[in-house]
Amino acid sequence: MTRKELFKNTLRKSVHAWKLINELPLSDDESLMLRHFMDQPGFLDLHWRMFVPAIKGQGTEEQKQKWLPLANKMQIIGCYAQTELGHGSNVQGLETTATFDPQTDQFILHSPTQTSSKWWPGGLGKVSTHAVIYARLITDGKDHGVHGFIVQLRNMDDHSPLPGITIGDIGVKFGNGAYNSMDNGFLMFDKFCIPRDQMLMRLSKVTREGKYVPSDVPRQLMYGTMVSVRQTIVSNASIAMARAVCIATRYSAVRRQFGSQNGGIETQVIDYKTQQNRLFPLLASAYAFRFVGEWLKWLYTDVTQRLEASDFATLPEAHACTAGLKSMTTSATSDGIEECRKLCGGHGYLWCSGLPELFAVYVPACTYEGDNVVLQLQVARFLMKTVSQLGSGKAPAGTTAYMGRAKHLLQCRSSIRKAEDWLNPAMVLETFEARALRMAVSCANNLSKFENQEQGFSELLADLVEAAIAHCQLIVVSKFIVKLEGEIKGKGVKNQLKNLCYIYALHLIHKHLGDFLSTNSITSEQASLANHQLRSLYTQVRPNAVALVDAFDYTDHYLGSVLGRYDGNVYPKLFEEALKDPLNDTVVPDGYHEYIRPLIKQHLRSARL
Ligand SMILES: CCCCCCCCCCCCCCCCCC(=O)SCCNC(=O)CCNC(=O)[C@H](O)C(C)(C)COP(=O)(O)OP(=O)(O)OC[C@H]1O[C@@H](n2cnc3c(N)ncnc32)[C@H](O)[C@@H]1OP(=O)(O)O
Ligand SMILES: Cc1cc2nc3c(=O)[nH]c(=O)nc-3n(C[C@H](O)[C@H](O)[C@H](O)COP(=O)(O)OP(=O)(O)OC[C@H]3O[C@@H](n4cnc5c(N)ncnc54)[C@H](O)[C@@H]3O)c2cc1C
Repeated sequence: MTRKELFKNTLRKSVHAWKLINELPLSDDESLMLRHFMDQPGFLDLHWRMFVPAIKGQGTEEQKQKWLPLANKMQIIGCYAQTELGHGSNVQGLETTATFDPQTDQFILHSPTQTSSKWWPGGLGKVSTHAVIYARLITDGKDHGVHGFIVQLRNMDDHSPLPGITIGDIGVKFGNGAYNSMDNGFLMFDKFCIPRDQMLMRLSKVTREGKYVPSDVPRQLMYGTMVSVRQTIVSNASIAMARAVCIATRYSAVRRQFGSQNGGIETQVIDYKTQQNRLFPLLASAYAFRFVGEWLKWLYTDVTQRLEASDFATLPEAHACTAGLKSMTTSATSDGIEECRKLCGGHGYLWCSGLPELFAVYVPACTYEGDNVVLQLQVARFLMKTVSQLGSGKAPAGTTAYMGRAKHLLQCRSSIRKAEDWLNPAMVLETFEARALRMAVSCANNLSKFENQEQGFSELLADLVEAAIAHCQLIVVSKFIVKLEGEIKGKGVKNQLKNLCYIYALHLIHKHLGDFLSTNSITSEQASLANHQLRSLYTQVRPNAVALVDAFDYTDHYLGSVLGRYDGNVYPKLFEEALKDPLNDTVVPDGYHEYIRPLIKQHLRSARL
């Protein structure tokens, strides 16, 4: 499809999905499922995941009563317009202004510079009638920082932009189809007025007289919509990783290369230890991200309930966990999808493998909802704060509770003696805790050598990110172990999940061996025992690998991959796909007479000379 056709077809699908949701009707969870099967980014994502939650989280009761019924029936379509051409990561650096005019009781929205143009919001370019806009609030000449506003963008009769608004699509993005179904847009305001009651005023307010009443709750609650979406992105990472792994595992069982004895059958590539060493940790990650996603959903629900009761104690941890896990799981999944493409050899590069499009549509997850490095630095700040409070009498809780055992974890030596010890959950956990804590404490020690803490933080950014990643990996490993301790139906299933859990943990040790050795969390002998155990786990997973991906229950239609077909009938279907290509409509291609023939003729002429 051309971009226009793709965009229009996504509109068709979205509206059809919305119709089904209402007619059947579907629950919230079922609607989410439908979104996965629709399998294309579109305006519904931003309307439901960001516009509606922003009003719910930041609007007053009156604002909710006015806007939510319209949004819930999709009589208005909204998007989330925060990022600008000049600033995305630095939300406090946004430039759009919302200046209160006491004469008219309105805010005047203005884009003072080119870099202040909104740039990127999905659904903004062509579809949305409304947006939650983030702009600097100015009253009486004073800048109160960034706040949210509900703004109508387009005429409800003919969809034209309202006077004072310039709006459009930002252009083609990475990949052929992929994210191009979405109208990520730009927007400029030229002194555009909105009534005062369209500032989202649950947190802070502007009175009729123009007095600014600051929030008596943490201002970061304004970032609540991002926290909520980051949480869902972790579960989505598992879905995308599982999809790529399903394709690569099934194909690795079909594909044979080398190893024929006396003219016999060749070796299935899944039997090569190198293939297993690349593939099985990704299979384990798909399961691990699913479990940590379930736990994160619980954490998010818990913090939401606490916030409703004005208990803000767990907000910093919820922010650190959603930011860090969003970052870690999306980076691992993007890399994992690309690895699966390579695991499928040359055929993985074909569009019909399903992997190129999956990669193209998935990879912006490393950037949207917070650049992954910027988010890990938020985790690092949280860790440095926690380390600095050790010994102050305030016991670390939740995911940093292990830091409360700092004295032990800083000096303990791993008691792994033989390869099987690596199947002991307590020993594995302690190894990850020791590594994470030692990396965090080392950063804190290095930071303390700087007179200026901010300067020290800038200097140590790379180390801080590594420490944050170590902490996030510990969370994933620990939640996998907790899952295994709970009820899992079927002994066989539990054993398989155990194998995957240890593969997940031991491959991280293998991958980040430098961290584990340099922090003395393990010795080089223990590292080689881990490798030995890993090889043995691969052997145990091998006979069940295909069943473990079948368990994701993805249909062939959803996978969209010739290589990942359930029936394994890959080669005939590759031919079928190839023959469908428009280039194969004719035997002699268009352009032959114009370019190829004259070239060949010229060659023949010079040969004759
Ligand atoms: C196979 C395919 C699968 C199909 C899947 C199908 C479904 C897919 C659906 C997906 C839908 C999603 C689509 C998403 C589209 C993208 C939307 C966007 O990008 S929208 C745009 C997204 N844009 C971004 O993400 C922008 C990223 N940037 C930011 O979030 C901020 O600028 C910042 C956090 C980096 C800094 O903020 P700043 O204000 O400078 O703050 P300071 O650093 O000075 O820290 C001060 C204090 O605040 C604290 N704190 C901070 N944040 C939070 C929080 N959230 N909460 C609580 N606390 C927080 C912090 O800890 C510190 O505490 P303390 O030390 O004082 O105790
Ligand atoms: C597909 C897609 C959809 C999007 N949808 C929306 C949407 O609906 N609404 C919306 O408002 N926005 C949206 N965005 C914008 C997105 O949220 C931002 O692009 C994202 O937050 C990153 O910000 P940035 O582009 O400013 O990156 P930058 O901050 O410019 O990042 C560039 C580089 O600088 C590095 N960097 C930046 N700051 C630091 C630092 N402090 N320390 C160390 N390194 C740093 C980053 O790691 C990165 O390598 C979307 C983006 C994409 C790609």
